[in-house]
Amino acid sequence: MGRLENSGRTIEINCLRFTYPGIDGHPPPGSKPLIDDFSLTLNAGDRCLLVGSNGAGKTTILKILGGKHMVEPHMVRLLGRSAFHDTTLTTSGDLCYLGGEWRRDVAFAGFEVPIQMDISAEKMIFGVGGIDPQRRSELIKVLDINLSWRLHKASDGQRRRVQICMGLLKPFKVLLLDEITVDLDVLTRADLLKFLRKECEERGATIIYATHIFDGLEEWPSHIVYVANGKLQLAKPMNSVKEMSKLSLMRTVESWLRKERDEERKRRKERKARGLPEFEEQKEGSRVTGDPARALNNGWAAGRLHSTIAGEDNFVFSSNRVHRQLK
Ligand SMILES: Nc1ncnc2c1ncn2[C@@H]1O[C@H](COP(=O)(O)OP(=O)(O)OP(=O)(O)O)[C@@H](O)[C@H]1O
Repeated sequence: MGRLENSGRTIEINCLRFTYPGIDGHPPPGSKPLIDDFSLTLNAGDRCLLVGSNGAGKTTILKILGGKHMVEPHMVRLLGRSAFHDTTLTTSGDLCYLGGEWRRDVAFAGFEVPIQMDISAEKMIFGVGGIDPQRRSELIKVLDINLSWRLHKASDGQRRRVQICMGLLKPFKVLLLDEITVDLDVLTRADLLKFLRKECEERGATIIYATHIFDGLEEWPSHIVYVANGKLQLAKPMNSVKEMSKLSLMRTVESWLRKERDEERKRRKERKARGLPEFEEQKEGSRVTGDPARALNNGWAAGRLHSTIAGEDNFVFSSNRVHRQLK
């Protein structure tokens, strides 16, 4: 497989701004964008690690890049095209998004198929037409798939391996990975990362990989991007990150997140001392963990409560209202 003809920019994010729609399908008036002023350019061959705390916006960014949320066409260009508007990006296999929903569905070429039925791994994998047999064999080997696995009986990790195999059958140009390796054993994860690295080095593919697991990743990324509260904090080649910090990758990211959390705690304390609600005005979709009664007392849910509230849980706040209880 040759390198991509266009060995230049593959992902261009220009001043991206995004707000999740409220229950009426529109961003609540006056709401702060969840993702704001986010710009990033990646080139063919780049392997970019996307890091940030829970709720920072990583999945949202990957879904926007994967064409799952609409933004203005100039804000996100993949291979020079708009990910949301140009559906051929996904159907051709040039753009591949592997995310969390994959536990339940196989997303292939833009279609999502439930995988609860009694079907063999072989039927799933060989059922996809127009695939290079050599690539298919390599993937089956890399992911150590037993073709006789019945998917409804397979373990989470086995099912995940089949799903990843399906997603990678077509030689993608841009791959978006949202924490898909959690179920994989160490050996499979290591072999998959090696395969993905080869895809970038030999074919000039571009990968963005959002993860909280840094085992075995020390030498994998070419770039690292750190996002906090929907804003870009840092985007650097891995070499520069190594020059900046003598710590391991995990310790480096841990130090960034610790600093972020300490600053946020300080801000909350100051707000409380000034008699303001402990949590800052909630951006549409911000996640708050804790006792909703406390949030209510702090003035958060002044409006109508849409969710059944019970004990400690996560809630999505829309301006001053709790509008959705997260599972
Ligand atoms: N469909 C939705 N509607 C409204 N808000 C949402 C929706 N999905 C996510 N959010 C909110 O957007 C924010 C960013 O979520 P996102 O899933 O992008 O974060 P993340 O960095 O991927 O987090 P994690 O590391 O926990 O996976 C969170 O505050 C979340 O509550």
